[in-house]
Amino acid sequence: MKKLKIAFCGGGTGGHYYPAVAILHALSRVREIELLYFTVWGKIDDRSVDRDFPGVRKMSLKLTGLKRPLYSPANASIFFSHLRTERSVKRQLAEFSPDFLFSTGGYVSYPVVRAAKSLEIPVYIHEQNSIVGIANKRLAKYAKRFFISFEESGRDLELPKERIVFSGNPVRESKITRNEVMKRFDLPDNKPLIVVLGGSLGSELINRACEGLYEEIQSNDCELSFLHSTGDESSAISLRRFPFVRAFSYIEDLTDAIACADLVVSRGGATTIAELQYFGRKGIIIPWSGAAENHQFYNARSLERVGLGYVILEENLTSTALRIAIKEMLHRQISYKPPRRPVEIVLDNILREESI
Ligand SMILES: CC(=O)N[C@H]1[C@@H](OP(=O)(O)OP(=O)(O)OC[C@H]2O[C@@H](n3ccc(=O)[nH]c3=O)[C@H](O)[C@@H]2O)O[C@H](CO)[C@@H](O)[C@@H]1O
Repeated sequence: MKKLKIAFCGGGTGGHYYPAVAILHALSRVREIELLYFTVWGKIDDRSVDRDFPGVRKMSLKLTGLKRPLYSPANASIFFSHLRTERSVKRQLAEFSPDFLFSTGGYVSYPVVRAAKSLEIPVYIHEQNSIVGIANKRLAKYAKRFFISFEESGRDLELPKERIVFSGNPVRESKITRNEVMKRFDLPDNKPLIVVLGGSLGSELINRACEGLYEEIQSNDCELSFLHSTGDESSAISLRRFPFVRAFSYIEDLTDAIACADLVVSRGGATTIAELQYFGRKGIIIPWSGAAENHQFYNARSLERVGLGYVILEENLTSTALRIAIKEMLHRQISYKPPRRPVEIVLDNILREESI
């Protein structure tokens, strides 16, 4: 079978990068691939892509996202830097000549998708959130297929129906068992495991509320174990004083722990929500109110609708609110059927469409 040459972009945060990782891992299990990845300089995709895909050809782009409100004067220079970037991306793409470009969004996607389109390279786009982001909305017209993670997101797009595919959000597979996870983090395997995170960047608000909760819990007879990703080293060091908490500034392959957690406490980032749905795990979600068009709130509500979610708004987040939610969620019985594998839907569509 022919070796595939593919270009990818999508990053700046884990929420954009990890769906790309899930698709690429699945694709490389069935086909030999040669990969060109456009990363955001210094961000998670830029730091991780060499480790995740040895031999990748990486092009780091020095970019910033547009400021809100969009008419802010600072956006003029950002706009021109995107145009300059688009020219250099075009040279790279022309030389590499991929079979297709896949974008999982974030501001890096704007110059990359436009450059690909101008070279008539087939473009595929994936949107993780329930509300389609501004870059993806503008780029949608260039996409041969536009994959969405929530059925209702199709309403935001002015595209013929056949170009919109409801796939769900591709999730990285978990590679180890619960016992191995408990061993890896030196946690007792006879207590419920609660995983705490604040998206890929951490959340000070969640860290503070959890610290209050940990203080209230009697450390000696605590019947729970917590694995906490804080987003910064000093919070992690401070939380390590609690014997029932394992705290780290960042945890690679967190899906291994999410897949076997009894409960997850998190922001409403689309990719964490997708991981909870995929593995059928319950979550207490505190949506970040600063997210564009409040999309984290709508992501969180979708988890609540299938019975897996308990939403606490930022203004109501206290250690007491958390304690009540944890008690309720640990006891909640749910019958839930995980969705069909999103990654397969994405790959089936592309491979069929490109006949490759
Ligand atoms: C601040 C910001 O721009 N947030 C956006 C970003 O979310 P952000 O990247 O913050 O959060 P998401 O929940 O979407 O994704 C986080 C990902 O990081 C992983 N993880 C996290 C912590 C850790 O220690 N290890 C680890 O592997 C999680 O398992 C998950 O795969 O992209 C999402 C998807 O477009 C959006 O919904 C969010 O609004």
